[in-house]
Amino acid sequence: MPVTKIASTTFPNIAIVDVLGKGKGVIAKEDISRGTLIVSEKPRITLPRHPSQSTNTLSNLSREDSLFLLSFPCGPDEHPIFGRRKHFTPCVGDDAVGSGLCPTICRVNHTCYSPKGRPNAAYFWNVNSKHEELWAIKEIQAGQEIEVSYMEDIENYQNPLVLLRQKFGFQCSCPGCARSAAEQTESERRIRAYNDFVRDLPSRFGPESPLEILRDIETQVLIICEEGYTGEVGARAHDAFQLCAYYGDADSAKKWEAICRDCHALYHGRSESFEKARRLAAKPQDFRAWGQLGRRKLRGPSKQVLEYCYPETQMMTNATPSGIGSSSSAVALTPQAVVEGTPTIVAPAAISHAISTAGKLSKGQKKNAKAKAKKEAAKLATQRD
Ligand SMILES: C[S@@+](CC[C@H](N)C(=O)[O-])C[C@H]1O[C@@H](n2cnc3c(N)ncnc32)[C@H](O)[C@@H]1O
Repeated sequence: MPVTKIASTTFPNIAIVDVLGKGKGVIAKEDISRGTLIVSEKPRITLPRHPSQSTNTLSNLSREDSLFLLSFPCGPDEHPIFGRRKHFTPCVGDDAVGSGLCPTICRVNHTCYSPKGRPNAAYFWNVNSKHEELWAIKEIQAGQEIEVSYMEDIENYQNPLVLLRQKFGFQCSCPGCARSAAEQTESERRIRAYNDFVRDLPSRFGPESPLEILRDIETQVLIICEEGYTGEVGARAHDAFQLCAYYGDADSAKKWEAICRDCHALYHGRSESFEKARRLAAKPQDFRAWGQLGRRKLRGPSKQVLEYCYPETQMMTNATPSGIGSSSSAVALTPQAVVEGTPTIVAPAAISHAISTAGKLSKGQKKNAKAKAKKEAAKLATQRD
């Protein structure tokens, strides 16, 4: 990634730089662990949700705000002000604010979800603090560009090149878009099948064998992770939790919901959804339809799914999740052992490593490793508070 000029930002571990072919972009100045909150900032300009009101806001910007807006790219055929509306990030889940233009986060460039080019960060609008947040969803190495997907919604999987040109006015050249037409068609087929699976899933609860449904959930989780949509894991783990809860299997339900909880932690820290999942993982009997389909022993996530969700860190060990592509495809979550009983959020690389190697240790060593990891995680949680 050829970089030229460096501009200032108030966040010490990143820099805004000129990136060849993309305008400005954001790079890591130091290694950043998965689950790190990289940036939390108030938008400098916010737009109301309603289009006519947002047009009004844009027409009445102060001189400073206009200059700030004009520092973002715009095509020659686009309106110099309204054409730059695309750079505002949507404040998802907020009825009061529609979208915001942030000094640092809005400099982050796009890469598509794909088996080859995956975002290493994700946006999150924190409704409580009214701050836009940028979370590291993968290990990021010093010097690496920080990239998100502008098309988070998995429904937008078709023709990313056309969509990005229409919505954001650029020709995406990420490794995913550079794949052959045959590879892209195969990915589309798999993602379409996944979307169909998700759509039909609720109607299968009850009429079909729950163990078969769990097997299908696992198959689909692995496929969709291979396609780069690692953010889907939490939602599917929650589906599996619900199924186990319908059958009153507390043990399995807990294990599935722990994955869901850890996904929330990875993508947006200790948010409301994280708390909800944490409570359900601790006490699945609180699920609204607990035991409604009878009592049946099902099962928690398979070893393969767990290895995918809790990999050894890429930077420390370069581990490859068993049989499913390269290590860069791994979803990194907080190891279960670390979070059990604590309201903690993310474990740093060292903790993941300590836990993942615990299987090779004696009983006493395992106990010590867990205690140490728990202590470090609690310390982290306090720091974040
Ligand atoms: C939210 S802004 C990101 C910051 C922007 N690069 C800048 O110079 O301020 C989005 C714009 O960045 C550029 N961009 C983002 N991702 C890109 C990519 N993968 N390839 C080329 N241009 C990209 C496009 O001009 C896009 O409309």
